[in-house]
Amino acid sequence: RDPWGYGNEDGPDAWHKDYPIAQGNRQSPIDIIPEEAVHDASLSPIFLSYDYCNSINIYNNGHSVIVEFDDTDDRTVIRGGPLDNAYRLKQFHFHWGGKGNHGSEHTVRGKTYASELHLVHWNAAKYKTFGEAAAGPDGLAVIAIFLEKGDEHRGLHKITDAFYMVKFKGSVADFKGFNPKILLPNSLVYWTYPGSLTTPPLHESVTWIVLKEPITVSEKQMGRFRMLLISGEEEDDRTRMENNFRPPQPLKGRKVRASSN
Ligand SMILES: COc1ccc(CNS(=O)(=O)c2ccc(S(N)(=O)=O)s2)cc1
Ligand SMILES: [Zn+2]
Repeated sequence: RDPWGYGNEDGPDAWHKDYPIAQGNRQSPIDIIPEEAVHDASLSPIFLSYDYCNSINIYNNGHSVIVEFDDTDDRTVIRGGPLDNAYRLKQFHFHWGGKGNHGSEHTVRGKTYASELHLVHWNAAKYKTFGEAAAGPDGLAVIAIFLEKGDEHRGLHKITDAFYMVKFKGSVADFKGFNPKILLPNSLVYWTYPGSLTTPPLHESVTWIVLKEPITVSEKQMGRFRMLLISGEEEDDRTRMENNFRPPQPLKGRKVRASSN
């Protein structure tokens, strides 16, 4: 398969050539219009059981920077909300822009944020492996958290301080003991809708849970994201990793539901 990316030739508008599902009926991200979201009182709060959470490593796959977790048991799960059972945390990663306040994938009435954090969970109660879950209609649940430009976020420091170890595509480093609970905003009020992975293979397997309240990130911290490269160490070019976001996709009649707490 042709390598995909976010450039002019290999970017989101070209992905459908290798991944026809890109033009499917439940693609992500979307523009969320709060007034049109259906307020569903039956939507329970989401519960994050992240207490025994332990990160393993941090790596640069040339598209984003990813922190991976041990998902061999149910120690780190989310449940409740739109989910029928517990989903295990597999990894989290980010999408961000260049200068300014664009860079998020989901938008709210057209408003973009400087970055968006995705906490990727899979339905281990129903699927044997992550790969199988990623291809199933109810296989994944991703919590999206907006990062708004503002004061620096103390919880993010540990992550941005580790970026020098994974500057190049394909680099990986130990990153143990990080608990993403410290990246959560005060409120877990959310929007939820059925969607897809926002990068190839674009599987339509994601129940999206988008938190309404953003966390803040400073310009200095965003600068650390933009020192990451999409190029490998052995390559001559040094291309910065930035603007790694897919634009909003057609809603195609989907309902976005809003939680009350
Ligand atoms: C079976 O082969 C596979 C299965 C799954 C993947 C994608 N990898 S992944 O699931 O971590 C994600 C990609 C994009 C994500 S986003 N931005 O929507 O949160 S999550 C690759 C190969
Ligand atoms: Zn993502």
